[in-house]
Order: sequence, then structure tokens, then C-alpha cells
Amino acid sequence: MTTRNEIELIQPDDWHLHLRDGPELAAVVGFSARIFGRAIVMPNLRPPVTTTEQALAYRDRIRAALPSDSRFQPLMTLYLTDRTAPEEIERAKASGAVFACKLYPAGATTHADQGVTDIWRLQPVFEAMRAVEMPLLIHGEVVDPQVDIFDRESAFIEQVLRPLIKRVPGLKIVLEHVTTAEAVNAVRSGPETLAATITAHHLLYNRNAMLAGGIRPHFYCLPVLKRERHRLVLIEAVTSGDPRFFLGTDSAPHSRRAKEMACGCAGIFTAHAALELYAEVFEQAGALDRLEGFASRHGPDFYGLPRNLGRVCLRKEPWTVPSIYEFGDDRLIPLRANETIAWHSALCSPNRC
Ligand SMILES: NC(=O)N[C@@H](CC(=O)O)C(=O)O
Ligand SMILES: [Zn+2]
Ligand SMILES: [Zn+2]
Repeated sequence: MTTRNEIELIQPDDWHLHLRDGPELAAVVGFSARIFGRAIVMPNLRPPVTTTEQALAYRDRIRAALPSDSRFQPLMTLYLTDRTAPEEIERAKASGAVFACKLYPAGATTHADQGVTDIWRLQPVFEAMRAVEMPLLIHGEVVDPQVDIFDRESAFIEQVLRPLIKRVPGLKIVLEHVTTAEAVNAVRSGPETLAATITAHHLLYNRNAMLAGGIRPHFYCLPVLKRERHRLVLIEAVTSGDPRFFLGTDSAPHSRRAKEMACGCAGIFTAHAALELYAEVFEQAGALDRLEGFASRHGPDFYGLPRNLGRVCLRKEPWTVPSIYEFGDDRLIPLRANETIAWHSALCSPNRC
């Protein structure tokens, strides 16, 4: 059923999520667990989650922070470093808890300082991943300071992604949080084993949101917001029905203090309204009927996992986003703080909708 004021979907998953740890984890995990069936949990803690043992312990901490009646499933990932061994991939797969490995070029983003310095030296690791059909998730930006920050994703595609696809054919790769026309084209023209996640914020905003009329740190994330022409290509990609584009919020909470400073952290918190923000994009594009594929079918199909059995309802029920949320010993400023959001989502009870 698809009407203008109410739609029902298979329960979605979030294929790129930062949950942090400790009191910060406790403060944010409920937002995702409220609506998503599963989430691919990013491993960029301090210290990073580099072993299966650490991933299992982190999963326990996430589960312990969930509301007691929650059925939310955290799908764990490993953070690749220069020292990751192929045997670790086998352990990860055998655990049944680790669903992917994350490649951060060293220094590319928040907590990426222990990331990979020479990706070609990880060839045996990539081959081990291919053998067990474990996807490689990539923060696709070069770190060369000579490359303009707005060009770092397209440079990565030419310098790293294309050669990688040739060197390890058959390896499942997800280019995370794509932001440019070049990335969309690379996925479209790439093999079936290449997919991409797209965030709500890159679909809703261009770089003016961050820089015009004053510098707005709560719109600063990596990869940075791009020009309008790129945003339009991203919208076209998610509403096209192409199964290689799927939902990954990259909801990345940082304390207000860490965002509002001379050298503020990269990351936008969207988990409080994730599905609602995507619904806004699809509605504006006249493509609400394509939201279910993007949010609930393409991701599990790519990962080789079953689609969720539950369902969610999205209704036009405007609500106002709070100005702040509690976040450990500080506060968190959510995207659209103090603004109204048109859609509201909830898990369907069997007799409603
Ligand atoms: N997206 C961001 O701007 N930040 C993320 C890291 C990442 O996904 O690159 C974070 O962990 O804060
Ligand atoms: Zn990233
Ligand atoms: Zn991220």
C-alpha cells in the first residue's frame, strides 16, 4: 500500500552506523534499535575493534545497552590495520558475529589514525575475505594532503578502487557513504560485487548548508558535503531502484564540545530520525515506492542475509526534533535540532496499517 500520508515497508536495516561505546553507546543505541532490524556497526572505537574477540566483546556491550525487549541485531565489523592477518578473517567468519571488514586509509577520518598505510600489502587479507564471502567496506577517500578535500573521493576511485577491483575480482566491496557523481558512476559501471551506501544528509544537503552564511560545524562530516550537482546524482541513484545502492546512515555522534571548537570533529548524528529523513528525500523525488528497496531489500540481498520479517509504518505526523540529546558527560546536537520533520516511523503492530 502506498499513499501520500502513510506507507508500510519491510523493516529496514542500517548498513553503516557508529554506536560508540560506554555511556555514549547507551545514549544513542536506542534510536537505531527503535526502528532498524539490524545495523552494520563501525569498528572505529579507541582503540579500534581489530580482532574477533574485541568484536564479540563490543557486541556484548551493545546488547547490554539495548532496551530489554529489543530484537535489534548488531552486525559486527573488524577494523583493518597494516597488521591484520588472513587468519583473523577466518576467525571472524567462523564467529558468526562479524559480517564485514572496514578499510580506513590511515588518517582519512575520525579515529582512522591506525588505518591502513599501504593497501596493496593487504592482498592476502582481501583474498581471505573473498574466500569466505565477507564484504570489504571502504571509507573511499585518499589522504594525500596535496589532493583537494572535495576531490578526495573521486581520486580514491581512480587510484585505489579501480585497481583493487582488478586485483581481487569477486571480492564484495561496499563503497561507504558515497558523495559524488564519480562514485555513483563507478558503482553503476562496476561489477555486481560492488555496491554503495548513501547517507540521508548527503541526499538532503549540499556544501552550502555547511559554509554559506556562517560556518556550521554540525553539518561537517567526512566525506564533506559536495556541490548540488552531486547531490542530484545521489538522489537519482537511490530512487532508480538499482539494487547496488542501499541505506547506510553513517550516523556519527560527537559531543557538542567536540563539534563546536576550533578544530571540530567530523560526523553528523541522524539516528533519531533516520528513516524519516530518507522518506523526505524519496517523497520530494516522487519515488516513495522505491524507498523499501533502498532501505529494506537491497542491503540484505547484497550481504546474502535474509530480509527482515517485521514491518514499519511511516506516517505524515509532523514532530519537532529536540534541541539536544544527552550524550555521556556532554550533549549531542541532532540534525534538524528544533526543526519539524514531516514523517514519523514506527514498527507496525500486526493489526494496524
Ligand atoms: N562520517 C564522519 O564524518 N565521521 C565518522 C567516521 C566516518 O564514517 O568516516 C565518525 O566516526 O565520526
Ligand atoms: Zn567514513
Ligand atoms: Zn562512518
